[in-house]
Amino acid sequence: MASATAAAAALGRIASTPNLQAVSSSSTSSPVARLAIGSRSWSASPHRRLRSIASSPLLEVKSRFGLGAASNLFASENDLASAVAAQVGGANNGRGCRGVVSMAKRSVGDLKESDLKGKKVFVRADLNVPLDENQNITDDTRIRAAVPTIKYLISNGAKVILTSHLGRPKGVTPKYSLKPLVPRLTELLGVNVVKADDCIGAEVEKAVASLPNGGVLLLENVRFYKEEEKNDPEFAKKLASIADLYVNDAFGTAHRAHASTEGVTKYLKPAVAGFLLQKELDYLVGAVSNPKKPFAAIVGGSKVSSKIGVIESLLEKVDILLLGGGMIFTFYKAQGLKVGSSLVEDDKIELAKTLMQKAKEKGVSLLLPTDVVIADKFAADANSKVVPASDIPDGWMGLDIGADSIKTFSEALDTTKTVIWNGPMGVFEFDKFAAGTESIAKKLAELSGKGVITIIGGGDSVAAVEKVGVAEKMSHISTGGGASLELLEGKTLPGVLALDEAVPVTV
Ligand SMILES: Nc1ncnc2c1ncn2[C@@H]1O[C@H](COP(=O)(O)OP(=O)(O)OP(=O)(O)O)[C@@H](O)[C@H]1O
Ligand SMILES: O=C(O)[C@H](O)COP(=O)(O)O
Repeated sequence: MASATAAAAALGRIASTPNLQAVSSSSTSSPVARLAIGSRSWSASPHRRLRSIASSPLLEVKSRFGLGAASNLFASENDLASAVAAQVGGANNGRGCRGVVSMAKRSVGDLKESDLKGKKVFVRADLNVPLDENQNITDDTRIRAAVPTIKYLISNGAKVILTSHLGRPKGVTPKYSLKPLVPRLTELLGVNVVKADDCIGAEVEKAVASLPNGGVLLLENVRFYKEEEKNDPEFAKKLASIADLYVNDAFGTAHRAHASTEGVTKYLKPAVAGFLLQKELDYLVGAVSNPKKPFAAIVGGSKVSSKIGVIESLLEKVDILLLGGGMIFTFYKAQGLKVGSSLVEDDKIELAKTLMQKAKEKGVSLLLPTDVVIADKFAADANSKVVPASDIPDGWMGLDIGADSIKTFSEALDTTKTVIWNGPMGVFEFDKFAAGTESIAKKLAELSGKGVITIIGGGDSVAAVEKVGVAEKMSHISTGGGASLELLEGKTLPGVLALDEAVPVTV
């Protein structure tokens, strides 16, 4: 939770940055960052230069990182810079200022009181938080992360119509109602959040009509309508009909082309990015595309198959790749080692070989754990012991990386300036097999304190970092699971592409 507070504070500062879209007209020989930006977002550009690169999915932008208090982003040409770069000098979160890059999307920070006062703003957030069996929120990170944008809007006199999904309901499902979120939202925002029982229709229209300036209306789970996930244009039109403009701050859902993330942008203008969305892009696209080197990635989790895209994409960028989690056994088997009853994807053995070969060709130092903690069953109370990776007996399964591997990984990480982590090193849900994951979390916290940029890519690694209590030390903790993976794979996110382009400002 402390991490979310820090993030919120940082975002709050971004919110108060007077000119988020200011760009430098200087040129520099700094390294080149590659921002994945789809052609669609460029097609309406007034700049001839931009139109000429519209067909390229990748746009090169020169940038530099971590250069102290006034880290800037410089583009190779002034007109290009005007459209794609953002200087976010106020984004110092107290752990050392980091240079950040924004996709060329218009920001909510561009909208001033004159644009917002009395306006009905449709805000899509990702409030998909975990609830226990008693409907208590067990992790409010995503709610906290949505606060800076909403606060900015209400402090500028807007009427906020807040929308989200929760879970994957099939039709109206009471346990997926957004109602349990109201008290926490009210507390965090400091205004009385009103809840509607639907997300479209007469009742919602009435609630919107009685919303005061600075008021917040939370709509019911937008996925109670199947039309949401189908991106049904009529449904999107209905959602849009109650508002004047659109803010997308739902980074966690930006990889979904749904009615409330993509469809509504066709009917609401301006359609701009919220502060959370921007910050996620700044780190996951900016810092990863143009890292301070040496740059290391730690990839874990259960399966190779779910991380192929990420590993392939990161192999193009990193100097060091550390692998852990259940996927390592497929790599061991590819090397001809015995893996006992460990998790293996036999159909990915050839792929593992290819990835190891590719790492070699690219000069990437790919490190696999040299020892593993094995168990006689997949259970919290299993018998366990540590063995060399080459010596896993039959009937035993590897559930964590061993102490030697932790040491080797830590030493490799000591040489880095940027680290991105996605996926746990072992079955950290069982205490007996949590040491690898927790040691990596602590190591990254220590490195953050020494100025290394540390980015945690969402999902279980975030849970591990929270569990160890070091979340607030990290440079960036993503609120997106699937969305952060897709970004790391170099994919473009439909929820981002659909937003208005940044308005060029030359300084
Ligand atoms: N050696 C192992 N054997 C089996 N399962 C493992 C092993 N190591 C880690 N896991 C499991 O992998 C799971 C996480 O894998 P996953 O691929 O979902 O990672 P993630 O990317 O962090 O999660 P998400 O997809 O939610 O972002 C954890 O539940 C963990 O218990
Ligand atoms: O939790 C998430 O990753 C997001 O809220 C998206 O949810 P989804 O995978 O159900 O679309």
